[in-house]
Amino acid sequence: MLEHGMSLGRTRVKFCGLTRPEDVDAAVAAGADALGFVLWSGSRRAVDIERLAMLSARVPAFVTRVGLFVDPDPELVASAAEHLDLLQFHGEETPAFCEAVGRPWIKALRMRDKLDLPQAARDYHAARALLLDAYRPGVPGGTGETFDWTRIPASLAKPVILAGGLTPANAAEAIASVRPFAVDVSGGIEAAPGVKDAELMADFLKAVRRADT
Ligand SMILES: O=C(O)c1ccccc1N[C@@H]1O[C@H](COP(=O)(O)O)[C@@H](O)[C@H]1O
Repeated sequence: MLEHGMSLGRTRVKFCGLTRPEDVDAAVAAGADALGFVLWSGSRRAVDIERLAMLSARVPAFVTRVGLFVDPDPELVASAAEHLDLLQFHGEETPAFCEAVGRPWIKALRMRDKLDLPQAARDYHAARALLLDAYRPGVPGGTGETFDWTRIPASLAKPVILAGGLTPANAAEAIASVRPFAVDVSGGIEAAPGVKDAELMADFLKAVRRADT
């Protein structure tokens, strides 16, 4: 099984918080590997099931459709799941909750001071990857803030998706420092919350490709 620290072909890229069909098209055209849709109503990037269905239908084969949830009602997950390939749990969901859903999932962990990453990797052993995000009390994610990347161990029992405050300007440095399996960005490719900027998306992908070569 792939672990953090193994040699990787290239850094995968997830763009998150898409709400508009033109942004989905631009993200796919730019070369994103995965697109994220926020199904948490507290977000300024939230989409409902109807909008998710419309956006998801535009995504071609081999681009992963990811649904982002924060401590969701299982009924919401069940109704969204038919439009998704992967679930991203971004709240305080337990391993038992994530596993009970019965679909491929990743777990977001906010890098609070006392977080024990090797232990979390053991606890969430059934996750397809761990997504590491900045910690701001009272905010579940999407803060636009970075964290201290040196806190990520060189090897970990799960693939790492690096998130939190990434932009076209710092993506290459982040990749050189962490060598993650993937990077995830939302605010750093936006003109406004939920409104992506095609040029920033293309610039972000270029920065990642540069870092990989
Ligand atoms: O984007 C949101 O509104 C959001 C809300 C609740 C949890 C997570 C959220 N976004 C995710 O947070 C990280 C980092 O985002 P950013 O690049 O710092 O803006 C990323 O996974 C977003 O998808």
